[in-house]
Amino acid sequence: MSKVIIMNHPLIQHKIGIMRRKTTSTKEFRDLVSEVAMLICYEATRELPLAEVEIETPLVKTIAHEIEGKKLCIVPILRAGLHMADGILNLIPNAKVGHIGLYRDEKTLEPVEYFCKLPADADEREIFVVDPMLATGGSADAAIALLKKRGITKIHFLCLIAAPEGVKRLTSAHPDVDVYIGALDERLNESGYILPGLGDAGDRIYGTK
Ligand SMILES: O=P(O)(O)OC[C@H]1O[C@H](OP(=O)(O)OP(=O)(O)O)[C@H](O)[C@@H]1O
Ligand SMILES: O=c1cc[nH]c(=O)[nH]1
Ligand SMILES: [Mg+2]
Repeated sequence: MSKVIIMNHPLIQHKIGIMRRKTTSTKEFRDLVSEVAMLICYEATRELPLAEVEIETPLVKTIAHEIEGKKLCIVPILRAGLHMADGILNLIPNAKVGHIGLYRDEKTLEPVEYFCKLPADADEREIFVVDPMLATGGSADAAIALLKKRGITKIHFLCLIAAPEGVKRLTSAHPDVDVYIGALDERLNESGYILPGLGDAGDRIYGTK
């Protein structure tokens, strides 16, 4: 069974509240995507294994703990996931990055794949798939299915806003994947947009509408 973690944290709620406003500028929106991604990453990395290393402080030798950063990989779903990945890289600069290009067909709402480039050793890494929006769940489901086809088994999914419909689809299709959500919204509208949501995340990040 998937763990579904909804981030009930005042900082996250505050920042997502600003993102939802239609008057928020592209620059401010983009900065907030990256900030909220970092805050969610804090929770999503809680159980990462640590390695012991011997170090010297100015006073004595001691054992410190290090994240095995080389074993991690962030996988943004293009386009909108890119800026979440940038934020997370501030926290885990040694992680590798894979890219999966998917867009939602406007009529069928089904994802269409157009790009996939992963590190050669991705199947040995713990993977953090990131996308701001989990709407029908079609894109996240397809991206994770693609990773599993490549032999990847340790997968987490991080999003800023989710609809209940998407959470249901994702957790049913991939019960082995834990899901971290900034805010769980009410529902989808007839065009597959999340309500109240924040509109089209890609367009708001890149100013394309
Ligand atoms: O859960 P779903 O119903 O699949 O919808 C969510 C997807 O829609 C958005 O991407 P979009 O297709 O707009 O592509 P873009 O990032 O290039 O704008 C979003 O970033 C997700 O990838
Ligand atoms: O509300 C939504 C749904 C899908 N994709 C978005 O960017 N926003
Ligand atoms: Mg979009």
